[in-house]
Amino acid sequence: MTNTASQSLFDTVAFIGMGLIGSSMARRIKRDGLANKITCAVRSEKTRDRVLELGIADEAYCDIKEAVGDADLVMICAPVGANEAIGAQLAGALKKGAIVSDVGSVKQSVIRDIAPHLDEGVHFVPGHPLAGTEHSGPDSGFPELFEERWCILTPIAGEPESATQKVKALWEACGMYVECMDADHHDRILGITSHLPHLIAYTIVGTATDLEDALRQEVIKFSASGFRDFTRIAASDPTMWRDVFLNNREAVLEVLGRFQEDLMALQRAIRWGEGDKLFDLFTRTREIRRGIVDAGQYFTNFSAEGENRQSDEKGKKKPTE
Ligand SMILES: NC(=O)c1ccc[n+]([C@@H]2O[C@H](COP(=O)([O-])OP(=O)(O)OC[C@H]3O[C@@H](n4cnc5c(N)ncnc54)[C@H](O)[C@@H]3O)[C@@H](O)[C@H]2O)c1
Ligand SMILES: O=C(O)C(=O)C[C@]1(C(=O)O)C=C[C@@H](O)C=C1
Repeated sequence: MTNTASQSLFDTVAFIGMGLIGSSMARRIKRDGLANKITCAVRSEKTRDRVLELGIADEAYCDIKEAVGDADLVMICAPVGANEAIGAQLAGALKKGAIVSDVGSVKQSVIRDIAPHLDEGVHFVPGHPLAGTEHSGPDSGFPELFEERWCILTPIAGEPESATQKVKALWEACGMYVECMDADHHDRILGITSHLPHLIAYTIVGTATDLEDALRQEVIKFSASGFRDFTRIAASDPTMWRDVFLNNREAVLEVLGRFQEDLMALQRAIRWGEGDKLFDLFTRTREIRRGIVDAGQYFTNFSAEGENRQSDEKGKKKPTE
């Protein structure tokens, strides 16, 4: 989806956290004129100066209350473990009618940590753009990050539909397809599609680096695309991922249990030379990948450095639901 609109959807958007996701969104908003003003709260003077130098915010503060006072939309773009402290800063700081949203990779914990702090008349629309890279910080963002990817919103019962629609319109203007679901459903799905793969990548690369020195050097030297792909994922931000696992504990532990059972079954098949079992599984998984590709879903390829984004399919169309 290529956004051609250059219509302002909000007057002032305030970001809390200007890393990969916050700065990508800010760049997109600036590029396409989706808001009249961008403010942000960052933690250090160094980052504040950098954000202003990059021109991705009109005003930058080290104090959350200062950044959000005039905002029509507040986008929380910090690691989910910071939400409780951020929520406390939002209490009494927002104008009536303001919308608070977020981009956190876990949704039940975000609702738990933010919602109790918000004043009456402030609306909360939790969200999660399913797009990212292994890079972090304000320099790593780019405005095309969200193009043709899914964004999940997990609206809260009792909040006005109009608030959800406004946040939806912003993500669509950023190039995303938007779907709404319950927060616990989101956390279970992402536990499988995103959190487990990251845990596996961290484990594999950890296992390889625990090898004795000589072997480790050779693993690094001769790593071909399979291992290299895992190292990209395993280079993802440690704070962000620590917080994801601690805040989606139940869903991750459940899927991890199933994964361990399946891994044991494979281990057994290898030990007993049960080639048919291995062949059948690998055939099934290949079909799944092909089915997704045929349905027009997207896989985003990154270079070894994770910088070049391109779809490995031609003739893009909207993913089927
Ligand atoms: N990286 C991804 O692939 C990805 C994709 C989708 C969603 N997310 C989610 O987006 C959020 C941000 O991730 P990111 O990749 O942009 O991370 P990042 O590390 O690039 O940026 C996070 C920013 O938050 C700031 N921050 C940290 N603690 C803070 C606090 N207590 N108060 C204010 N600011 C604070 C950091 O200084 C940094 O600027 C996370 O919740 C993550 O789960 C990440
Ligand atoms: O491509 C990557 O680097 C990502 O890991 C992006 C990814 C994912 O798992 O797909 C990571 C975490 C997010 O919450 C959403 C997207």
